[in-house]
Amino acid sequence: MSQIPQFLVDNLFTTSATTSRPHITLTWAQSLDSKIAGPGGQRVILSGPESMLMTHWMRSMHDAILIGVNTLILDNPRLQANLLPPSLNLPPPQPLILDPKLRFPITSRILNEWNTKPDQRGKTMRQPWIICGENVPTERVREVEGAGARVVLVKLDDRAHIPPSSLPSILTSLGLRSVMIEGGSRILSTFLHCPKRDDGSKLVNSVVVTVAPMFIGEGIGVVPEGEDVGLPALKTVHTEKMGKDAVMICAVE
Ligand SMILES: NC(=O)c1ccc[n+]([C@@H]2O[C@H](COP(=O)([O-])OP(=O)(O)OC[C@H]3O[C@@H](n4cnc5c(N)ncnc54)[C@H](O)[C@@H]3O)[C@@H](O)[C@H]2O)c1
Ligand SMILES: Nc1nc(=O)c(N)c(NC[C@H](O)[C@H](O)[C@H](O)COP(=O)(O)O)[nH]1
Repeated sequence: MSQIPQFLVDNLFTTSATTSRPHITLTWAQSLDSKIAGPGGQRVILSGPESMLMTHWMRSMHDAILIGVNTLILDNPRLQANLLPPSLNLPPPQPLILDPKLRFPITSRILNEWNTKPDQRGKTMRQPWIICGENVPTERVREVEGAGARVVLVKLDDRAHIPPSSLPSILTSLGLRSVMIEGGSRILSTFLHCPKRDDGSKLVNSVVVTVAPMFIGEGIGVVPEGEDVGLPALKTVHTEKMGKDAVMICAVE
């Protein structure tokens, strides 16, 4: 697959085509028993080579990739589109971490690679941007910025979370027109449970799910236990078989 999958081109951004508001895609890979990771959050490779490559194409189609700080801590991901041919010179997506208390480990791979591969800056990677609460102590902000990341301070909600409804305006203020939210479970849950943006429009434009034909058993669910009520209705826009996996693109009703 040396070219962007046509079904993504045809179906991903159609759900926001008539608006200039930032496009929000929620995406994850799950087992048949609706798990996204193993016991204790252990990473499980669910996607086969074809759907993993598709995920990297999807990363390159968005201005930014967003994850929660637990996923950063547990998976230590790279958040790049490194499976795509470098000869395409595609602009790398902007990594965003939702991290209310600024727990961001300065030893993380995304920051280490940013610091140790200056020749790749802007080519395959961008500086990690960490979105945290405006009440985080200044010394801690200085420490993380001194280590090389950018810290963006925002107002938290009454649960001390970054309010999902305010993400679009945060994106706009950062010059980002689209985001692919990759998880984990808590982040997926709060975005699925929040129907509207601060301006009253629909929050999530597309949901893209890779379903792998396997069972995990004990593990981390798509949403945390007890949060599987009040989830929105989805409408299937497209289903594609990719290797052993099925990929569904849905719109939130
Ligand atoms: N299979 C997949 O596609 C996939 C993708 C990503 C992560 N994962 C798995 O998910 C697990 C981590 O999930 P998790 O739920 O523990 O953590 P998470 O990655 O969802 O991060 C949760 C943290 O994000 C912060 N946060 C900021 N704003 C928030 C908001 N509005 N709502 C909720 N939290 C907010 C809080 O500090 C919270 O503790 C890991 O095991 C990882 O392997 C799987
Ligand atoms: N599409 C997908 N299939 C999987 O089987 C799986 N486990 C994840 N999990 C997403 C999670 O965010 C991981 O942390 C990144 O997939 C790490 O990959 P990178 O180093 O960023 O390329 N995502």
